[in-house]
Formats: sequence, structure tokens, C-alpha cells
Amino acid sequence: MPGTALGYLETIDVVDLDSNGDSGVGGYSKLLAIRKHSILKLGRNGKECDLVVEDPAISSIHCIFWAVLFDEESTPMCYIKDCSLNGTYLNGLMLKKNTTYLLQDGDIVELCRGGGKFKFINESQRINNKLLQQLGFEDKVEQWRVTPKVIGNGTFGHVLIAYKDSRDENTNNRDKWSPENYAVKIIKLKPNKLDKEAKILLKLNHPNIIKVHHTYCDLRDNLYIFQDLIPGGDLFSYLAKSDCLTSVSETESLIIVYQILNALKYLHDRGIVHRDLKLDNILLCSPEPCTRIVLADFGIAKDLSTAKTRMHTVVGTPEYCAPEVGFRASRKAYQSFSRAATLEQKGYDSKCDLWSLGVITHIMLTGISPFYGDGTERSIIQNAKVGKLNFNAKQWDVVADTAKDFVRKLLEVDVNKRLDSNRSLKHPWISKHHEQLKKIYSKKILNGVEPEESEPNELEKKSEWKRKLPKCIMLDQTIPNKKRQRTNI
Ligand SMILES: Nc1ncnc2c1ncn2[C@@H]1O[C@H](COP(=O)(O)OP(=O)(O)OP(=O)(O)O)[C@@H](O)[C@H]1O
Repeated sequence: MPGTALGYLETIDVVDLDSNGDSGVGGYSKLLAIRKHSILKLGRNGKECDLVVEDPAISSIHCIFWAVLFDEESTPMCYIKDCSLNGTYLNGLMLKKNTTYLLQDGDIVELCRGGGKFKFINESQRINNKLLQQLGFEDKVEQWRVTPKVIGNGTFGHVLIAYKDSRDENTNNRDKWSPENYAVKIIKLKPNKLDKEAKILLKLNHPNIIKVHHTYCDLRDNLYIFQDLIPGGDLFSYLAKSDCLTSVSETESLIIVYQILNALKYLHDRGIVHRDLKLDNILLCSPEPCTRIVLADFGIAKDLSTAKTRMHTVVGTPEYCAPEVGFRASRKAYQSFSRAATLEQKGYDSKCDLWSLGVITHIMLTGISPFYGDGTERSIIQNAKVGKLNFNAKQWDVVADTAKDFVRKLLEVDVNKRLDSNRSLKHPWISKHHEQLKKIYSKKILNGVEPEESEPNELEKKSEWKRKLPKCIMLDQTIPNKKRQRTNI
């Protein structure tokens, strides 16, 4: 079943057109739908492309398009990525190769010079122009501009499209056109409380961790975290097809797991624990195999580098939550489930992230959430506590034994026996393919760019605002109906 069309490309001036598929209508112009959950490809390759342009100047796959829609309250986003030799032009400017740009209604796309012109149409864009006003958010923060386009909404904040105003201060002239967009997460702070999310993120610099460029707190205690826009949507949406979560191939899973492990090793080596690793918080640069993934939402992350070395607060999402995080304690039938609690004396440490990665790997390999049971929190928690895995399910038939062993060693109830991030990277499932993974990582995923040095971000020193995150248990989506649920604290 094709996904919903969230935008269209209208052919304006395309010669040598040989469409092999999508919804062409009308005499000389065609409308190509950009749909959620699928990639629209333009190029010369008759087998792979949805619209074939038979011109030697056009690359086999010249450029691709996709659409992302987080939920019904969000704005549909359509993106273009150039993959060509001769370049793709957007409103007359040549796009950087392998870089993704957000499309706006009326944008003109040109496949190299004279290779075919298209107009992007996004009539259905749901934008509430009064949104910023209604929420009390500013639309200008120094050189940053905040738009009312909603990428996603979470428990703690709104994530909107932002961009940098490129107006020249001396001449007051705007640059011709600046296509680079960013995301801004806006969180309502409690007065005089420390915001740990921004404080932690400003310290980090890793290709698989969301990069923060600027933070700002307005007079209404709204904290703005300007960050890279990660355009491929989240892993939950990527795996969700029709009404359930689907698996991806072992190779695709391995490439994603390898990147998550690199990010976790980086974090854990610095004493930082994410504590809310789940499909929704893993973002993709494009919704296709072998893409860069980025860990986001450090809203309940913990920095253990400065003070204590174990944590005691019950946080996270039950489906992904390690049993030692608190559910082992003898609380009365989870009566206070949605409240913070200091439970076992022993507390927990960074290995809780490895448990969550075990759940994520299990889902990617099979489409099954390992401890889901009947979907109630109680059953999820009880199942996780027992930690029983069913490798007899037919979905495991095509999966290598080393992959099963990897999952088993992450979903190990005994924390002492569970692998940490260093040992996970040495597990045979990963180490057997290490050389290949390293090559794919540097050549395809980072496009030959070496990872940046991990110097603490200068901006960190400028942060003045304070916030303490509410201590809570976050309840999340259920697998079968795939609805994302927000947690009320
Ligand atoms: N930098 C980004 N680029 C693109 N999309 C993003 C970005 N940051 C967040 N999103 C989208 O917005 C959604 C909500 O963001 P986020 O998870 O940070 O909010 P939250 O309030 O902390 O959510 P949660 O309820 O999971 O705690 C994400 O699931 C993701 O789809």
C-alpha cells in the first residue's frame, strides 16, 4: 500500500521523458507524488527510477525525494537529496551533493542545467501561522529564525523548523537564498531550574549524536535548543508499515546497531547515560538503508562524570527499560507507576542503555518487541524482569546465531553478565564484520568525512539558564496500534 502523498512534483519542462510509473496526469505535464514511507527517484536508470529522463547528462539516480510526517499534529515535510555527477539545482542554486534540503511550496527543481524542470507543490501544508504567538515563542533569536512548521511534539517540548537569517548586517541585503534548515526544540523551563538536556548536548560532538548549535532562554523561560535538522524521520516511523512494525535485514540492522554502539561508547566513556534509548529517539538522515543515524532526545540523560556513579531514579519507557532501573523493587502493584521513585539501594548504571539497545535490535531483526506481552505496563515490566526470550519464533529463522547471541547478551537481566558498550563492539556479530563496517561507516555514512574531535562545545560555557527535569516514568507507544502516546507528568 503506497503511503499518503504529502507533496507533488509537477513537470514543467522535461525532455526525453520516459515515465515508468507514478501518477502522471494531464497532457504535457505530469504530477509525481512524494509519499510517506517511500523514496521517489529521478534519473536515467529505468529499473530503479520512478521517473526516467533519458539524457546522458543525467545520472543513473540523479536525485531523490521523500516525505516525513511525525504525527497528525505535525507539518508534512518533503525533502530533496542530490546524488548526481552534474548537480541538481533548487531555485537556481546548485545543491551540495548528498546533502538534504527541505522543499517549500513553489520551489523549482532542475536536473542539471537544461536537464528537466519541476515545480514542487505542497498545497496541503498544514501550517498554523499563529502557532508561535499562541505558544508564546519568539520568532527571532539573534540570527536564528523560528518557523511555525512543526517537525514533532514530545512530552517536554515542541520541535520546529528553524533557519539562520543570512542578511548582511552592513548592507541589510539578504543573501540570494539560503536553503539550510535547522531544527529547534523548545522546552518550557521551570524558573531557575537547570536544563540538563542542553547542558549535556553542548558538551558532545559525535556524528551519531544530535549536534546543538545554539541555545537561548527567553523571558518566559522557554529554552530554545537550535540543532541540526535530521531529515529522514525516526526509526519508529521507518519500521512502521501499515499497521505494525516490520523487521529490516540483518545487514541493515547491523549497520544501525554499529552506529548506535559508537555513540553509546562515546557517551559512556564520558560518563553520560542516555536513559531513554528507543526507536523514536533514533533519527535517520534519510529513510533508506545505510544512512547515518543520530541519537536525539537527551531529555532524561544523566551526566555521571561529575558526581555519583550510579543512578536511582526511575525513568525511561517501560518497553525499553532495563529491569534494574527500578521495576524490580517491591512497589505495591505499580500504584505509583507514574511517579519518581528511589528504589533499589544498588541503583543502576550505563548498562541500562545496552538493555534498550537489545530491545531495539530485537525489534529491527524480527519486528517483535521482546517483552511486549499483552501491551500493559504491568506485563511489559514483568516480562522484562524475567527476561525470557523466544528464539523459536519463525522471524528468527533467517537470522544468524551470532546476532541472536548478541541480543541475548544485551537482554541479560543480570547486569554483571550484560555486555557494556566496549564489549558489545567486540561481540562476534560486530567484530566479524568490523573491517567492512568501518569502511561503510567512513565512506558511505560519513561520506569520507572523518569524525570531528570531541572537544567540549564552547557554547556550554555561555549557558546561564537552569532547569531540573521532572522525575517521572514515561509511558510510550504500544506496538500493535503504533500510536505515539505522550506522557503526562
Ligand atoms: N533535530 C531533529 N531533526 C528532526 N526531527 C527531530 C529532531 N529532534 C526531534 N525531532 C522529531 O521530533 C520528535 C520529538 O522530539 P523529542 O523526542 O526530542 O521531544 P521530547 O519532548 O523530548 O519527546 P519524548 O516524548 O520522547 O520525551 C522526535 O521523535 C523526532 O521525530
